[in-house]
Amino acid sequence: MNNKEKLAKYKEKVNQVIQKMVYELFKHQPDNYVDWMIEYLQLTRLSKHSRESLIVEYNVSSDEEAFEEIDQLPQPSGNTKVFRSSVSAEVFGIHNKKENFQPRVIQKTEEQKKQIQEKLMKVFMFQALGENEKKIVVDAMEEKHFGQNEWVIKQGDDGNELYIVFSGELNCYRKMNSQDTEPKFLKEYSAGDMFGELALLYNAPRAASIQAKNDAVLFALDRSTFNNIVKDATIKKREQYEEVLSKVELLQSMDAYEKTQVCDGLKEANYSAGEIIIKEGEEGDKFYMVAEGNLIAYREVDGQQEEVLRYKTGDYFGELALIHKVPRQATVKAETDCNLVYLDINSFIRLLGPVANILKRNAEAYKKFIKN
Ligand SMILES: Nc1ncnc2c1ncn2[C@@H]1O[C@@H]2COP(=O)(O)O[C@H]2[C@H]1O
Repeated sequence: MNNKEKLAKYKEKVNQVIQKMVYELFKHQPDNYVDWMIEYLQLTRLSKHSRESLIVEYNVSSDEEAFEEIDQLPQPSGNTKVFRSSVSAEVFGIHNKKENFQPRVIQKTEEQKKQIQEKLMKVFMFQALGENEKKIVVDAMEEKHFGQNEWVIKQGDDGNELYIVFSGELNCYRKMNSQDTEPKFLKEYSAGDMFGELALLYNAPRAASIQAKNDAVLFALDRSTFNNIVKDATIKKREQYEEVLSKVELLQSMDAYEKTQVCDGLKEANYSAGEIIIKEGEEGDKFYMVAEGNLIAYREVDGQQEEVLRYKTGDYFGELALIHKVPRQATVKAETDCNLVYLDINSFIRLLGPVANILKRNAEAYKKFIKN
């Protein structure tokens, strides 16, 4: 490569970085933009997640689209506050420093601790914690009460806590883009649900608003404990499975947030070529997606194995038994070494609600396989 070509290559690379930085700069509109840019460049390693939160915020699906939207963004004014982050410190990780971590301990009765622990174990993020880590999290939780119609979280605000619902119901609303005057209702939360994690995970402003429908009791976990105990593992898991899920066509109608919830609930299983994953006639309690590999489904017909389907990367199987509450309708065997991810039945029901109709419609296609 001659010098001219080298220069062109560098220009191209630098332009990409600068374009992204200018977009972020426009979004955050810091007072001291030089300091902000220095910090941005130092921390571009974190930018995957910053960009992810940006995508959630503007509801666009890729960086390219985000850049196209620059022209359409509202001009800076007071009323854009909802869609702006407050200060660069919040965005670029100053809150994430791990040194000198002193977990807070909020006094509780043994009964309270037990109740928090029970709820905690329903939240995917906390399920893999060791006993000691669980104890730290339970100790750090603070009970908070909200009256009917009271706002727990307001979209656009800074956030320093996530919440687990102990009792009561809450509604989640979100302005999908900056032009919206009215927020859209997204979902209801009840006992055992968790919300408010995004601001802590991605150091972003609150992405939605949450209001108590009736009197609600919540347990709040502070940013520092979250950062030290749960954050890294959660980000790693989301990063690891994001790509796998992007290949599963079934999930493409889910929004970005719903997919992150699926990531949190996934478990991984590896099989060698020839191994059986599910057996015809057995009870089913898992739904599988193929991260990598090829598999064959076959049925026993008059003592002979009859091939019914083949699966490859991005395909899924195991849903029939869960949807129709029938025994496994076929045996599925790994044809090559396989890397699978799966949801257990409870997670399947909880998380795949948004694609239930697609699952059912697709399942119709092989209704002929279902006995009885
Ligand atoms: N579609 C969604 N996009 C963003 N946040 C959502 C969505 N649905 C639920 N939420 C929750 O609403 C919370 C608002 O505060 P956070 O942004 O900290 O975390 C957010 C999520 O826990």
